[in-house]
Amino acid sequence: MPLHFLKMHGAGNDFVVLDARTTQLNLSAAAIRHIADRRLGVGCDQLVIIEPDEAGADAFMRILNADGSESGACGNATRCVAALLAEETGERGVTIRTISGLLKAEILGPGLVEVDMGTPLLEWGDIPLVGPADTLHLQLALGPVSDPAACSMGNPHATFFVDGFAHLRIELIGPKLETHRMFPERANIGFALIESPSRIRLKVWERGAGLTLACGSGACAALVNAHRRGLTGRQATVAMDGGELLITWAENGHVLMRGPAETAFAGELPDLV
Ligand SMILES: N[C@@H](CCC[C@H](N)C(=O)O)C(=O)O
Repeated sequence: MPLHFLKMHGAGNDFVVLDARTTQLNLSAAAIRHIADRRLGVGCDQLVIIEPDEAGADAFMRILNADGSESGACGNATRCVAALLAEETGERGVTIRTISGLLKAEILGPGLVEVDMGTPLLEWGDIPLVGPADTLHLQLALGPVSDPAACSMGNPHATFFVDGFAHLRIELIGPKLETHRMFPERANIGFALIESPSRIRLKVWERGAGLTLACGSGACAALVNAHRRGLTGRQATVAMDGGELLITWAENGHVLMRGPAETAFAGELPDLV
């Protein structure tokens, strides 16, 4: 049976979205990699599967990286799925469960969504790191980058603060940092340039997907880590190659992420399962 899909993106971070609320889907890692392949398949950074949620959220969202691995968080996909679910229910508020927990989203206008990404985890064991460490200053250096800060936004992130991007060969250092022994579950690696206390330029080498045009959880991690270092206030615009997100680390500890959610096209996959 061909499988209906939507191609969506949030600030250029792109997704193949499948609806498995009425039919169960068991995609192998090889099938996920094939769908995500930009030459042989549809092409995407993540494959997102909407599943029923037994515990009362509007839906469960499964997040699968282009390499077939699973993640607990994807900020940009959460906005996309929230926009889809809100269209169905006609409600502004949407709740979505992931393997990392429950997220609340609110539709602010056409194609504009805010998600409460929950509270960042700052302890080494929660990120996780390989052993006890100061998560504000990791003893990690590679080529021109050093001294990142780490946190979990439901998935592991390390943020390096940089002076510019011209001298960075992210395609070379990204995979080495992602798979560094310090990160037993690998990590998403952000490179953040602080332009002002309320503006960050960010590039993210994503775990399981490589260099993407934007990373929502990476933008949240960059703001959290920048604020912990005293480099920004609690709110900043995070500008990435594919677009901008407004990130707020609220006084109650929750991180709010506001940004676009768009549908590019719809299509059908041949039977790959
Ligand atoms: N694109 C995402 C993050 C997707 C998952 C990540 N690559 C991981 O493995 O944790 C976002 O917008 O947050």
